[in-house]
Amino acid sequence: MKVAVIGTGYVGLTTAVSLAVKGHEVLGIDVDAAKIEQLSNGRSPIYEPGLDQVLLETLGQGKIRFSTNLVEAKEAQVVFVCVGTPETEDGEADLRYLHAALQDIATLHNHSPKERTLVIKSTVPVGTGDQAAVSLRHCKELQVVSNPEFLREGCALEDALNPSRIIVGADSEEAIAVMQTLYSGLSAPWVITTRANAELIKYASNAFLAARISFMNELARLSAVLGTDVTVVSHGMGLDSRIGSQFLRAGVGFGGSCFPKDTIALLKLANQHGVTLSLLEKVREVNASQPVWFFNQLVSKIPDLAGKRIAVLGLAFKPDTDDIREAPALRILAELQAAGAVVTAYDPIAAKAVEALFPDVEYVTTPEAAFAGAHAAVLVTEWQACVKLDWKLIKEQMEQPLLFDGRNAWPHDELKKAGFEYLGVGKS
Ligand SMILES: NC(=O)c1ccc[n+]([C@@H]2O[C@H](COP(=O)([O-])OP(=O)(O)OC[C@H]3O[C@@H](n4cnc5c(N)ncnc54)[C@H](O)[C@@H]3O)[C@@H](O)[C@H]2O)c1
Ligand SMILES: O=c1ccn([C@@H]2O[C@H](COP(=O)(O)OP(=O)(O)O[C@H]3O[C@H](CO)[C@@H](O)[C@H](O)[C@H]3O)[C@@H](O)[C@H]2O)c(=O)[nH]1
Repeated sequence: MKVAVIGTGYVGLTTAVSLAVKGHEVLGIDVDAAKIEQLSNGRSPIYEPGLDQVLLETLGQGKIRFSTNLVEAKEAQVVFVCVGTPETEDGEADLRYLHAALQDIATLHNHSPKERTLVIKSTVPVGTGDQAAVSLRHCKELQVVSNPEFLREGCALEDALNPSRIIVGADSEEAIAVMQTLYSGLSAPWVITTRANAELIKYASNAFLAARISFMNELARLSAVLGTDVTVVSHGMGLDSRIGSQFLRAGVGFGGSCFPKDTIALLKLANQHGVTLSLLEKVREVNASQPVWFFNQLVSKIPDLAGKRIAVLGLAFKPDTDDIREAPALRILAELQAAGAVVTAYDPIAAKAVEALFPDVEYVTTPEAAFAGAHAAVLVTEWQACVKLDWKLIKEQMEQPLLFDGRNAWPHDELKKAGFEYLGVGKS
């Protein structure tokens, strides 16, 4: 099919490339001309494993191209909207990019009318798809579908090509048939429902996953006091198939461009309808205090951090991404700086973006270099490069062999045997 994708960020670019892999003819659209030029030259503006190679392949096959001008999409049978829906100052979803994209689609459709399906993939509040259908009702032959995305950064391409489920909110058989043709190469369970249900499935999924993490983070705080090991506890819990083992890892809190903004957007949406989601409020509260709780663990061992050299390993909000949106590392760096620590940080990909926010931190190009002369080291993001280390060499290099494992990812037993003092999150 001929497909246009508006917005070539983490979701849009991944969607565009994976549709091209499945044989569709794809046009990626973005308002950012520099991004479009880079993409047209076969370079991905974001770091996402495997994406560069597939982008080059599909460009080479003539399956994908990029432009700043949606008018070039006049042949498109399907137009995806994948623009950002960030948080407004009030915490609601900011729909201004979505509205601009809808306006562009209306213009395109008026100039080049044809049977066309508009697919909203951006995460949007319940009711947005229905409102779009009403505001675009003058565009005859245009169907509006809600098709939320569940990919994770760091494995976006893999997730897009092997989705856990395909959720389609639509109100016509024709639109459902278009989606079935579009995704015919994908094997996943389908849920065909209303647009509103589809929109709520997206927010509810993220909120539920965030709740599991906050639950485990509070349990880790309890474990720290009881002397129990939260990683063993979560393993034991996860073996119950009713619970499952995923998203039970305690850590320094969830970050990224989705859980933080989607949980507040859901709270705001509920409030607007007179409903208080008190559990979700707590989930966010626990998450906001988790990096501070972790930092206080460090302070309990080094009460005066002024002038102390602290190594920070990992800065991105999770491994295998360059994304630092709402990364817990930013909060930890701020606390360390306020306490007067001398910070040396390492991240394989995200250091440059963090440097713009924290220019006084020293950024090094190998993980080992971060440990040199350190009074303590802190693991914030469990990149393989930050976890698989030569601990013998590191012990020799550190001023004091004190480790704070914010992801319970360093080899606890080995480190203790080697003479390190180790403190994890609910694990000591
Ligand atoms: N990042 C994720 O892992 C993820 C996963 C699932 C869903 N989502 C949702 O998908 C949406 C996009 O997220 P993202 O992380 O890809 O955002 P992003 O910020 O990486 O990308 C958005 C892109 O849209 C472009 N854009 C903005 N307005 C435009 C317009 N009018 N016309 C054309 N391009 C325009 C921007 O220049 C940018 O390149 C959000 O609603 C998000 O909540 C994100
Ligand atoms: O057990 C866990 C799992 C995750 N995290 C943290 O939670 C955050 C989010 O991680 P993850 O969900 O893997 O990354 P995202 O790319 O933000 O993906 C989430 O948000 C996307 C955007 O909505 C959805 O599409 C995905 O399904 C959903 O997993 C990160 O800071 C992780 O470190 C934990 O602390 N403990």
